[in-house]
Amino acid sequence: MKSYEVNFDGLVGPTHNYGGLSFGNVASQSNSQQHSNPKEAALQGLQKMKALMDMGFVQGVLAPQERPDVAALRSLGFSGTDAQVIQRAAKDAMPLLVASCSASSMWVANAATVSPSADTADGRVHFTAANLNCKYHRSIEHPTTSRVLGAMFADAKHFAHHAALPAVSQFGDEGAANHTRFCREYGEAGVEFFVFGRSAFDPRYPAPQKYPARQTLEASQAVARLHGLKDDGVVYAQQNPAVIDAGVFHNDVIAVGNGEVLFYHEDAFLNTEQMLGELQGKLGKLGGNFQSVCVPRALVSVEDAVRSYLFNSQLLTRADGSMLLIVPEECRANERVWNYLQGLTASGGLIREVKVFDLKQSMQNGGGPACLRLRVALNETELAAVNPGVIMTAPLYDTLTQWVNQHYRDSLRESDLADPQLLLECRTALDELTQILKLGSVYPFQIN
Ligand SMILES: N=C(N)NCCC[C@H](NC(=O)CCC(=O)O)C(=O)O
Repeated sequence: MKSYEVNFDGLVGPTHNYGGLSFGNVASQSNSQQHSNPKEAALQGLQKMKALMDMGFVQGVLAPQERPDVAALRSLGFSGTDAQVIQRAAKDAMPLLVASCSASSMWVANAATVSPSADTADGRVHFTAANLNCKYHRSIEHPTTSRVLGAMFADAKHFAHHAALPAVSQFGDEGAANHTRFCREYGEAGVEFFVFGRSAFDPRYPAPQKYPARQTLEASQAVARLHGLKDDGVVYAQQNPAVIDAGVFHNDVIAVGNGEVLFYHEDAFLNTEQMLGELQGKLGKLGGNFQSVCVPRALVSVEDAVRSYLFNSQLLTRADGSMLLIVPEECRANERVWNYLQGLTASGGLIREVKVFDLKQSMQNGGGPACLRLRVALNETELAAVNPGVIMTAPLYDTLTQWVNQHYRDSLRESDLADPQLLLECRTALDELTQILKLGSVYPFQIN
């Protein structure tokens, strides 16, 4: 049976702003308080989705969340009408209002971890929503994420959904940003590669000193258990704590994998040789031929990797089996990275082509091409069971572009977040969106 890797991209929400909310994420910290352009951000994301669809890839779309999250503010003690809740938060606790307004759900690589049916004990596709426990503004995403994923992948015969792990840092889980899967064909059993930043319960593992390690080993192990993965089909590896301290807050900022290939930076992992051997051995047992492409620090430093987001690229398999790398403009702007990429595609290896996208609005908050997508490997039957409303088509692209142009502002500053009108605009837009994407009622304002 035919199988596909479907990329579901996060649609940027109407409150996209630069809140400086993510300690350890260099771009978020350095662009704090800049004015944002939500309309441009959403259109840049849609253009990437359309381009991938036009190249022949199956592309999906994942809806944004209701922001400001008035219910979250209420749970922190702000009361009154919705407008009063927002105004009281603005007056007494602006950072909490900013956090409750973040459009961070756009980075859907952090929405969930997904295991395809070929890997799981019950033969269903498994999803575990990520608790995103490390940052308050992200920790409030998972209840709506679960409802949206449930509306997209509703058929219990094919899809199994798990609630987020316990909401404590010991089970800090950032979803697919720290998870890659290696396989021969998307529909065949593969090796799931979980990368963690620290262990919560075993002090023998080192940890970063400056910035938080968001993903724990114990969270990754829990997800693998929930999904019913076999030991033979799982490899765990630790991120190099030094690169976390250099701004690599998720593994997808320093490595990306697809098919049988891992593309990674020399400094990305601890115990790299042992890890590569294990990947080779386990994929080999499944009949696969694991290959790795290491980018040496002498050619691209960790700092250049963090600045350009070279590894936050999408590595995609084309119809002829060769691979294509989708990178952000920032890679072209960095001479060393761009030279490296020219050499890579000219070398006659598997990665033959590089395509560049302007995702500046998202990049300024630390979100590149790979952050914006959640990969779901599906066979033909499973793809047919996905809610068709969320699969990108030319008419859907046109409708969503019009929808963005109609509802989104082209400038947003921190002071605008206190405007209760923004909440109404967001709800009006999202109510229409759930009809466009045929999601039913998924937002707090629709179900309470
Ligand atoms: N690498 C992946 N997969 N995802 C990128 C997530 C970026 C996100 N930025 C933010 O949440 C910044 C929000 C702000 O500062 O306004 C984060 O740090 O969690």
